[in-house]
Amino acid sequence: MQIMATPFLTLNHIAFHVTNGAALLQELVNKFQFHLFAVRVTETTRQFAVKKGSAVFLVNERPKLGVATAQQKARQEGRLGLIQECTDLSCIPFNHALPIVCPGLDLLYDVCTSCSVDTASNVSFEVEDVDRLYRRLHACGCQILIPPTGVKDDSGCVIYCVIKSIVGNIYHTFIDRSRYTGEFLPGFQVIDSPAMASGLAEITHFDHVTYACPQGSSSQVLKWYEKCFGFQRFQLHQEENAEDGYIISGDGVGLRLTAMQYWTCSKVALSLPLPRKQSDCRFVLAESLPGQGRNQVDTFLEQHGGAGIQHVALYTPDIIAAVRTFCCTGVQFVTPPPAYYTETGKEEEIRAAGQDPQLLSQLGVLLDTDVSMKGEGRGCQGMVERRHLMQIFTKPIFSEETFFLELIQRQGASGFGEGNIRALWQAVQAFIDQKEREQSN
Ligand SMILES: O=C(O)Cc1cc(O)ccc1O
Ligand SMILES: [Fe+2]
Repeated sequence: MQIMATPFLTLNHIAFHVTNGAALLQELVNKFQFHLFAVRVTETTRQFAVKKGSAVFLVNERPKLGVATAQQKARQEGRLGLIQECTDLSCIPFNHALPIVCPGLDLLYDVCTSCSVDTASNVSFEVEDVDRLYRRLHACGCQILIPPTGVKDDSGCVIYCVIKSIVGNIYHTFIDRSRYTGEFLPGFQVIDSPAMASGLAEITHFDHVTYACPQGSSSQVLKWYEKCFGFQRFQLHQEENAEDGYIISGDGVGLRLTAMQYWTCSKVALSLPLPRKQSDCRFVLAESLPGQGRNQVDTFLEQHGGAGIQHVALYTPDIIAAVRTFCCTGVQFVTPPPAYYTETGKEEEIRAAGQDPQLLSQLGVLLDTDVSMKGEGRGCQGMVERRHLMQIFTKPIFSEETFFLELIQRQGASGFGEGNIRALWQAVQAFIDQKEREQSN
């Protein structure tokens, strides 16, 4: 059997499909302080690109029903591809020099999914050779939604293709941008919105993306990503088992986590281990364990209409400053169980990490410690090494109990800690249970 080369991937953006693009845009810009930098508005489609550090979200607005029909009609009449001038830009929350002129009518770099609820559904990568990857994916039996397609504007051209993953409504767009000098992608108008003062709530990159998966599906998903994109298994915790993943159960928690990561050019060229680059984002598969009652993973699957992206973790070098800022801008976070901060040894653990236990508890930020032996077996005396990890989850971003964001700050720890996973699970569960109680009253 021919061994296929691993494609070199870099994360480009994560895309949403929503009914009201302006509402999500406002949330990302006004609350999370993302910077709106590129827009594409046609008669039928609105696409907004926002960024903070290297984390880029693309907000795709689902065409309204009547508009979708107009689009079909335009296609039949051969009008698609005409230049459309767009004047209705009231959705963009800034003053800027427009009008924008957008080629074509259709959504670019993505496909309209059948998913009827708001969703984050596309993880898009930059690749070196879309055509070669396309042939490889085709040979692997992948469902190709858009074969290699070129788009150009004054700053050059890109080639992209879109494929469907085997997980729910998750798609991947692969883009070769090597012949493009513009800020984002052809077809988008780069806009000059006032740069937000990002100082206090710095986000540098996407740390990980977590998929909510049906029970028993994780190993198949992992195999698919290994086979198609050369992803590698990544160990989240020392106690993780190669077969079963990392299982956290008891005290109302019933979760199985498995993680995977992709290869970037530098890792392949120099061979691992290398420090993580800011573009290296990991993927976590979360499934519930059998035999438990209602739980957040199954609630996601129900309300989302199947598997999908449950959350995206944004990396911040200063989680305290970020949470303080985001609380003022109106971001809502789930509340950890109060007992978390009073557990035996927690206060000392927080102090040993150089943090203030009272402040962490006030803000609802969780801190875990990864303890390992350093230098053992190399002729020198073993030394205990403590690495820390701080996390917090937002409440769901849409009206369903589905997608949310996470803030994460790592101080040496590269995986996840059990204490945090339990507390995060319990915090999300308490929020869902409370909401359900309110709705049934
Ligand atoms: O953070 C993660 O990626 C995994 C995760 C998922 C979940 O539903 C609850 C807690 C948790 O840590
Ligand atoms: Fe997470």
